[in-house]
Amino acid sequence: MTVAIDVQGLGKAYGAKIAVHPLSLTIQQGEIFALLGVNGAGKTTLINMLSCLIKPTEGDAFLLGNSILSAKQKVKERIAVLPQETAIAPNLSVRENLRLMAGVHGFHKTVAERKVEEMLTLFSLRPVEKQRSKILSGGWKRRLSIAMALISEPEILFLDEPTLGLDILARRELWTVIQHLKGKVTLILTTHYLEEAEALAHHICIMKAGHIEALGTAEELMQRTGTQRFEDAFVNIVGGEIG
Ligand SMILES: Nc1ncnc2c1ncn2[C@@H]1O[C@H](COP(=O)(O)OP(=O)(O)OP(=O)(O)O)[C@@H](O)[C@H]1O
Repeated sequence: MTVAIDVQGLGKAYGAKIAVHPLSLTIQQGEIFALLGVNGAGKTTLINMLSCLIKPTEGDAFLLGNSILSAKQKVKERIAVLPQETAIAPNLSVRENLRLMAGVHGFHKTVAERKVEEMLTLFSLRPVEKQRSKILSGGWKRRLSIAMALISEPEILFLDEPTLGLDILARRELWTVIQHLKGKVTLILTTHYLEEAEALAHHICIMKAGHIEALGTAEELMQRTGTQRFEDAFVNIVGGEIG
């Protein structure tokens, strides 16, 4: 197995407030890694540091061997971030949005068209390809934004709460999309839905107050806490507070 992300004593403080205490972990290439925790646990801060959006105050992290401090540009070229707010142009169609994104990444017209076709197929977007994006449902929008994030062929993709606000059917459909990416791209996702982490992730990291409280497979975390259900393991680990 090859390491995709190697976090070494990475921490972030805002003055006296420590958002993330120095922590270390490794994430293997091609795995789905879930970050769980109650509100304010430090998940977004950690993701933002790894994706070079904010600067750490301690430590370093290496993404595909590149430091987020000294090789920021190289890191940025190999990752993509799906923010909670999407980057979809509302008046453009699904196809046009994909084409636009391919243009942003500087692909030549023929390559861009091939990529658009690939994404339409991979994400089963053909039924809605001509629709204006603003009239798409939340689930389709989220699916399109993942396709847009993947058009640059990133090796690491960060998904911050990818299914937030979606109904159960749309969420399940998106799970299928995410499952198809297993092994092809390293995926780091934050979520508040425990069943989502359990269903999708190889490894789950549970954070609390800026610390890693537990890290392992869902099975391991249940075994460790002597529980039968992942939800009980989570409650046991974070001490009864659910965010
Ligand atoms: N710019 C900032 N200035 C000061 N404190 C901050 C700043 N950003 C985050 N924090 C604090 O750092 C802590 C971690 O926040 P973070 O957003 O990373 O948590 P989270 O686990 O992503 O929470 P949520 O699930 O609510 O998104 C919180 O206590 C938050 O108030």
